[in-house]
Amino acid sequence: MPLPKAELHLHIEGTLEPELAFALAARNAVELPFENTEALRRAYDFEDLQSFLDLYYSLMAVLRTEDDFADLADAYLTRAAAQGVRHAEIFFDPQAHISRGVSLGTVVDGLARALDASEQRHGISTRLIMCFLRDESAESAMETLEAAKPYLHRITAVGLDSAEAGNPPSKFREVYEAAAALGLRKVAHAGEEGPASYVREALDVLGVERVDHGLRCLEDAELVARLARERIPLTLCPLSNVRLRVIDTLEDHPLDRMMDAGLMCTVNSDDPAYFGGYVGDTFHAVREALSLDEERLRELARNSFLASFLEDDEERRARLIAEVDAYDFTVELAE
Ligand SMILES: Nc1ncnc2[nH]cnc12
Ligand SMILES: [Zn+2]
Repeated sequence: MPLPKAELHLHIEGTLEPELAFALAARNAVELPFENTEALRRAYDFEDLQSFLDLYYSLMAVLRTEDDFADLADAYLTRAAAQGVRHAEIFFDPQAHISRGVSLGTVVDGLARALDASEQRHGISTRLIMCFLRDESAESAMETLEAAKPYLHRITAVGLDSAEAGNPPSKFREVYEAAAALGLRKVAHAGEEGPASYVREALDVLGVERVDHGLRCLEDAELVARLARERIPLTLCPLSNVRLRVIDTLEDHPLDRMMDAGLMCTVNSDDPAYFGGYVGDTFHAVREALSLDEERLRELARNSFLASFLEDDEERRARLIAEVDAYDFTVELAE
């Protein structure tokens, strides 16, 4: 039995495996610019965040109906359950679908169908986080928030993703104020490719509770001290950082040094279909590359539940943390 964990940084569109992409392409009569799944996999050799985003957005062409989104989410939950995920807070990118003529209702109702069955079917509780594309305008983000009003009962938080450099958090101040006024919680990608000052802006201008990535906070010692003091969770994605060349090799990843500095780190998969592993694979990879001991792994798993939006189910949170505390690593090692 794998170590129980929550996944807090997962783009549902980034779980689109090549086999499912081709199956959905056939179902929807969409032509893909790749001959087969191997040819598509060969394209997963990224230079940087933008080169990944180009492929990520273009493959979304196969996602057209409620069934497509339900199948996508259920495929993710099946894989996640096998890797010990017990709670998942799932990002989606509404603007990337609305701009292709797929309505927000189609996306949310499709995802919700899989998510509503998740606890029963997979033992995974879920939340949905609606992300704004930061390389689109603040007006477009505000229109998206407006369009989401009929679905707010399904959405826990707003997030901010896509091309970071040149698109600072402050661009979305009013949108985040409006989201908070609607009762939504707030997270944002910051400090992945963008500078430490974007992490500060995410905290001070947007008022986020969690920072997605946050890696480049390390360039600002005062910011690191503050993040540690205020126990602001960081949702790190080590395999993503290597694939998008933010970090040279996994052995160079600063996760262990960040934990030493008292930062509240979590480990996540980001876009697992593209980056070579789901969250359990990520735990295994960082354990090997950074020689993390069992206490460190337990801390990462505990943090994932502590940093999650499980406030409306504290009983479940406490139960899951107790499972982490009691986890017997010798069982996993014997598998
Ligand atoms: N790693 C990432 N950074 C920014 N936007 C994303 N959208 C999907 N994955 C992303
Ligand atoms: Zn991300």
